[in-house]
Amino acid sequence: MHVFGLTGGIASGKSTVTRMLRELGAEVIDADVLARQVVEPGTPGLASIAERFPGVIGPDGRLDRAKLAARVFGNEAERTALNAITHPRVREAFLEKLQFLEERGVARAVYDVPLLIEAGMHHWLEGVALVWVPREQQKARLMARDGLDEAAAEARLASQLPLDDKRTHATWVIDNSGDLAATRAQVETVWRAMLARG
Ligand SMILES: CC(C)(COP(=O)(O)OP(=O)(O)OC[C@H]1O[C@@H](n2cnc3c(N)ncnc32)[C@H](O)[C@@H]1O)[C@@H](O)C(=O)NCCC(=O)NCCS
Ligand SMILES: Nc1ncnc2c1ncn2[C@@H]1O[C@H](COP(=O)(O)OP(=O)(O)OP(=O)(O)O)[C@@H](O)[C@H]1O
Repeated sequence: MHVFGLTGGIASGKSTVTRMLRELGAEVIDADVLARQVVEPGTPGLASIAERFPGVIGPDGRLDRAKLAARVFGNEAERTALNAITHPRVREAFLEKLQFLEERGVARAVYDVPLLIEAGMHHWLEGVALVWVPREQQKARLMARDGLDEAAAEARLASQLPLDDKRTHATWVIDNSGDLAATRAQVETVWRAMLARG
């Protein structure tokens, strides 16, 4: 199985690119989805979070994501503690998903992870596509999409490596600063390159 990476930063356009890749027939595994599954009610992941971060479970027994976000974005120690709970579980869920796909004869998969380069995962993937936008545009899209004020948006951006730094680790850069048609044309080129590699 050939495994490629897809990364970017918050609100840089990974979901938009994922949608386009899926339309082209790619199998995309979304780390944000796995990160939600490992903290569903009744999971050991949620129990660990409840213990380490008292008060973040809502009355319905589900994780109050906004409360936890307020605790971890802007506080590196708290974020490291959360990552230590979630990241090994996300990795395990990813490996399970890969095995599932492999058993079904899927030849290649794309793993969409916002923190792929921060986690050093680019070293063991066959190539990494980075969805890049200028920082000001990233902040503007983030504030518009999530209804965040500037301080909250800055706290999230500061929790990740800047996209300009990530560029140096990417095999392919998808510039998502233009319109969707411009992005789609680049996604088609990258997908063809992935097909050519394996
Ligand atoms: C803190 C939480 C509850 C906030 O939830 P919320 O619904 O507001 O955001 P969501 O999960 O949709 O994430 C949105 C984006 O935030 C960024 N982000 C999320 N977690 C982190 C983190 N630990 N460090 C840096 N950036 C992060 C990513 O770019 C992600 O795409 C949630 O993000 C979480 O549980 N994070 C820990 C798991 C994790 O690291 N996920 C990222 C990929 S594995
Ligand atoms: N080329 C584009 N032109 C205009 N708006 C765009 C473009 N690409 C993405 N957007 C918008 O920017 C926002 C962020 O895009 P998207 O949700 O795809 O990012 P993401 O990287 O998946 O974010 P996250 O990881 O935070 O979920 C969305 O509101 C999306 O509709």
